[in-house]
Amino acid sequence: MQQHHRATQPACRAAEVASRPAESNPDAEVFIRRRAPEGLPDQPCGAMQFVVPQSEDNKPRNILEEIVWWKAVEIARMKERLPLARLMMQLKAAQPARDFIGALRGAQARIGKPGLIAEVKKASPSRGVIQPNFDPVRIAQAYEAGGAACLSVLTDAKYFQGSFEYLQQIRAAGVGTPLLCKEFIVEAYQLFKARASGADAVLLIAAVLPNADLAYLVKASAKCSLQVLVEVHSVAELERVLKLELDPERVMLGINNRDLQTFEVDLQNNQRIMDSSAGKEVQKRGFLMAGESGIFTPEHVAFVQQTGCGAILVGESLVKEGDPEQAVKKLLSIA
Ligand SMILES: O=C(O)c1ccccc1NCC(=O)[C@H](O)[C@H](O)COP(=O)(O)O
Repeated sequence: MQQHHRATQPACRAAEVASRPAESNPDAEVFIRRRAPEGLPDQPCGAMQFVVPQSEDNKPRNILEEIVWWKAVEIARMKERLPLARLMMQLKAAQPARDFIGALRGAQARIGKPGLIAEVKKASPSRGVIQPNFDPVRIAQAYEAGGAACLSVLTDAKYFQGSFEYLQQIRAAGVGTPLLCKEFIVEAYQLFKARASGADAVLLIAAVLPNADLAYLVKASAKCSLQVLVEVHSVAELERVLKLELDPERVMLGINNRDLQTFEVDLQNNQRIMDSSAGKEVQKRGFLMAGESGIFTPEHVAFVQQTGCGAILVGESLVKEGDPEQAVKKLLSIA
């Protein structure tokens, strides 16, 4: 049976604006559409499953859209397993959050190099499986022993083979460095899940979230004691984010040098953004800036540092090494 279907979820105006194709919508703040405009192709109905025919426009245009569209399904399933009321009880019982931004600033002051956020990452859409012998706790302990100031833990299951349980396991094993929940956050439920699992900070991606949503999620993060890393990939995104009243004590900014739509990595992007007037404004306002993705060598670290970044976020080059502790020391040139 064929059936026409429209998205039934109510959407705030910002999300509606964002879901229209950017080329016909000059107001759009983000190019990424948050949901399939005509709804999902698979419509479950009891034991049966109906497949709704799709127009080209109803398919994800890139991996970031694909990931974000899948989040709607994933979050709905999470809520079935753990309703919000129960999650809020877990949240109340969570250990106090640690100072993620403070730890990075402290490390930068101590070692004279950008504070390192080392990423616990098994796989990625661009690289496939990066570390087949993946033990999140062992890797986290090694990163900490090597001198990482903070850790980033991928929690996305489908595209990165991550898990919220890794946050819990790393915390339970006594790792002391603050933890970033590396997730594609589109709803407050995910923030609560991150905090209840032991995260101290969350990632919010400007390419996915228009300013109204960013403002709301930053506020909701503060309510549950989470600090925030707002990630941009372009000068335009940074200019937009700067229109928000963000507190540099609770929010840091990151420049992702990987284009999440094409996977292309370009460290020059870091320089371009930091050299722009928005980049200079960010530094004037006292935000801690992180350079992210494609950092493999001490020379890359030095390059990102001279652009004005006080932190770096590094995954692949550390996690693929058999000895992640040595890999951290080598990257930071610690004897
Ligand atoms: O890494 C990917 O393939 C990817 C694809 C789509 C969305 C996000 C993606 N990565 C997230 C990241 O930005 C990186 O995990 C992080 O910056 C570390 O990058 P790297 O050091 O290059 O592993």
